[in-house]
Amino acid sequence: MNHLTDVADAQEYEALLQFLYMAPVGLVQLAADGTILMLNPLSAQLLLPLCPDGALTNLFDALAPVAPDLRLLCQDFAPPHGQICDATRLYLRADAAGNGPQVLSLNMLKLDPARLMAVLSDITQQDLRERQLRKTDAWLNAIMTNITDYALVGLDSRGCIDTWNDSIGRVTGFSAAAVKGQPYALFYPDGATTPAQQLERLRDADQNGWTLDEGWRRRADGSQFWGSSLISPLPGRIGEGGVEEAAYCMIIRDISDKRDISENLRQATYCDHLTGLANRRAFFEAAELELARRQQSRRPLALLMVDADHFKRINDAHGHPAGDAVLRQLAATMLRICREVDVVARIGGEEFALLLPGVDHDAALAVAERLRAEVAQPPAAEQQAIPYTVSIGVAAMDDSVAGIDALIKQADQALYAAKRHGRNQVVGWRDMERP
Ligand SMILES: Nc1nc2c(ncn2[C@@H]2O[C@H](COP(=O)(O)OP(=O)(O)OP(=O)(O)O)[C@@H](O)[C@H]2O)c(=O)[nH]1
Repeated sequence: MNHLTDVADAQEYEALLQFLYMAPVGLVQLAADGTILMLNPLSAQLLLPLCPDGALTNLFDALAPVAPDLRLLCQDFAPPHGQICDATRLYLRADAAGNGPQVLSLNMLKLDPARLMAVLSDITQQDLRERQLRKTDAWLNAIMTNITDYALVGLDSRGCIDTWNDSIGRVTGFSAAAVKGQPYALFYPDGATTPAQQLERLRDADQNGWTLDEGWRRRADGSQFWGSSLISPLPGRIGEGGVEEAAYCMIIRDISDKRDISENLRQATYCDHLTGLANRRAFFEAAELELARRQQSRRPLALLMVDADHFKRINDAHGHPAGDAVLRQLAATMLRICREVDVVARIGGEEFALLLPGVDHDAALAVAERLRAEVAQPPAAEQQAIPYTVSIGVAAMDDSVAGIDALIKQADQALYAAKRHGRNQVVGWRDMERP
């Protein structure tokens, strides 16, 4: 019987040794005075930097340089057993090359009045990450409290503002109560962006890691500044019902200065000098961008080609400068009728193109008709000396249209039909008679 008990004890002891050997933490069993009774290989490895001569007989002595109070702490621990300390950090001296463990976590347990157990783990990397995070936090805090031209905005998965900080107040003048829960379009002038575009930008940020746009931004008092808005996704977080929700960080920057410098260059590259509208190049770049967006969202897109009627006669009758004034006035009328998101461009002498995102063929016909009517019979405030009319061709993007050139061709055909049928009218490519 005794023999059997001995065998069981031996097996249990063997299992304990196995466990000590395999344990992913350093385990040291010691007497109440610190004498080491048993330790596993990992603890020997972790404690090595503290015992350059390799002598490891007393844990309190070994840890004295980094935990001078440990001996006292253990001696003063009155209960017969229990936890003496939990996750105490021990900062070891790293060797010159910075190799080996540099930060240990120590848990000290009292097993009984005569025996203690130390549990050691190498938390060098964790400590490093925590210090980096604290540093980043300090940087961010410094940035957020000192910058005057950046607003840092937290957005939820729908693009609504869910955090407010001082920088938002400083840059935009909005209070927390005014912004929380509002779509981020709050910072854009009325009509400068649509809900569909806002969602598209979030998807863009999801796919590409970030998305950036420049344009007019709005302050709480209604004044505007030229700003850039960068949106980038934040790591997922758990929302209601345990569902992972997307969230975004938006950085609005007041770049009025930068705009002043680059505006001349931009004007020269993208603006039509006579009317101030987008030029041909700007139109094609914007159109390609809109087509790429449409590929993702399948939202409608319409094009109006607008041409002044018998414009040569105006030039001939009133002179070239008067003709120029008519073109400028036509540009102003188009801008008045269009939304901020529309692209209004002069793509030829007296030929203009209007790209209307989110607008289908029927709605585009209505916009075109309104423009035609306002040119033919301007409101009293817009009356001008030389009466004139325009013809307009309308086309809308669908899956049968190969690209922007094909769309322009359709709108052009509709425009020529309008000219053929007597001018001062609107023709939609979808409705026109084709051979
Ligand atoms: N004043 C002015 N005229 C321009 C400008 N660019 C082109 N034109 C004139 O626009 C006129 C266009 O004439 P046409 O292409 O024959 O067309 P139209 O007289 O408008 O006749 P329809 O388009 O058939 O109704 C020409 O006389 C050009 O000189 C410009 O920047 N300023």
